[in-house]
Amino acid sequence: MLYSKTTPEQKRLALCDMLASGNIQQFPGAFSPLSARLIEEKGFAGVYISGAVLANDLGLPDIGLTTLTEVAARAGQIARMTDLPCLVDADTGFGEPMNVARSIQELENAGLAGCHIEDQFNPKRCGHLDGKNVVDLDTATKRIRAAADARRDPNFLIMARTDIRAVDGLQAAKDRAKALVDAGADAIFPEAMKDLSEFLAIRDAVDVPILANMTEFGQSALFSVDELAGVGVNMVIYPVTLLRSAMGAAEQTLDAIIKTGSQEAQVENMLTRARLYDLVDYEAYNRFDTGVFNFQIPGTH
Ligand SMILES: C[C@](O)(C(=O)O)[C@H](CC(=O)O)C(=O)O
Ligand SMILES: [Mg+2]
Repeated sequence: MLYSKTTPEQKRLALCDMLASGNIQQFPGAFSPLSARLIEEKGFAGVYISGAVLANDLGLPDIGLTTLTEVAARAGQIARMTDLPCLVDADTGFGEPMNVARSIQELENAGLAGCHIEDQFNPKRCGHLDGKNVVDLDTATKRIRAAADARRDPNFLIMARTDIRAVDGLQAAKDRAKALVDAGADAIFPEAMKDLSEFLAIRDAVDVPILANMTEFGQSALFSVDELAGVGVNMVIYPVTLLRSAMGAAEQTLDAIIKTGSQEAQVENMLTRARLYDLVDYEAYNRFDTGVFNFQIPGTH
């Protein structure tokens, strides 16, 4: 009932433990607090909160238009509804190193378990599109150092994302990943890897956990969790997958209503009323109410 009783500190510790376990962890992207509940119910290890989803859900492209306030608020709404650790996409950290420092503290306050900060120029782009660019090494490492120094909970995960592969090649990605770890990154997100051997190359370059981004319609093929585990990936995200699925289903339903004049044929694909009530824990609220109001005064009935 209401919000998760697992504290942010406990969630951060859980994230550290799962990354240290050596087993690959799957983090689907939640597009809402309710979808985070579904992710948790299915038994996933954690929840990813995508910058692309956050922006797209507001009807905006993912080009750095969303603000720290918007991201922290939405990510906080999602994080408080699940016992799972949530990793949020903090884009370029929302400004200069000092802004990055503040971003980290705001994300800690919002109950996140960790975030990733990328080395793209502003305005940023989706990491799987052409035309993106990266900042120089000095700027990239300053962002990460500022982030690592700003956190108050040492278990808040600072993940450094590098987009340099698509700009300067794999060797540059390896070099940058090492430098970002030296600057204080707890984990590395090598963006837009072309194949499994590239993940392996990053794996060999650093000895912190690495993340694979299995976004659809991007630069990487959609490798299975076992394939990724086989090259030493520690965490895999499916950032936009649920939003794409939900919007795909919504489009089909709208088309069906237009075509047939009713949603009837689509009902079998919908979450039932009972399942929806399950996810919001309706029963627990009922019990709570009964406990408060259903009493008898002695001597009466
Ligand atoms: C992971 C990502 O940063 C995101 O915001 O979810 C995006 C995903 C996407 O646009 O498909 C990315 O830049 O890869
Ligand atoms: Mg993003």
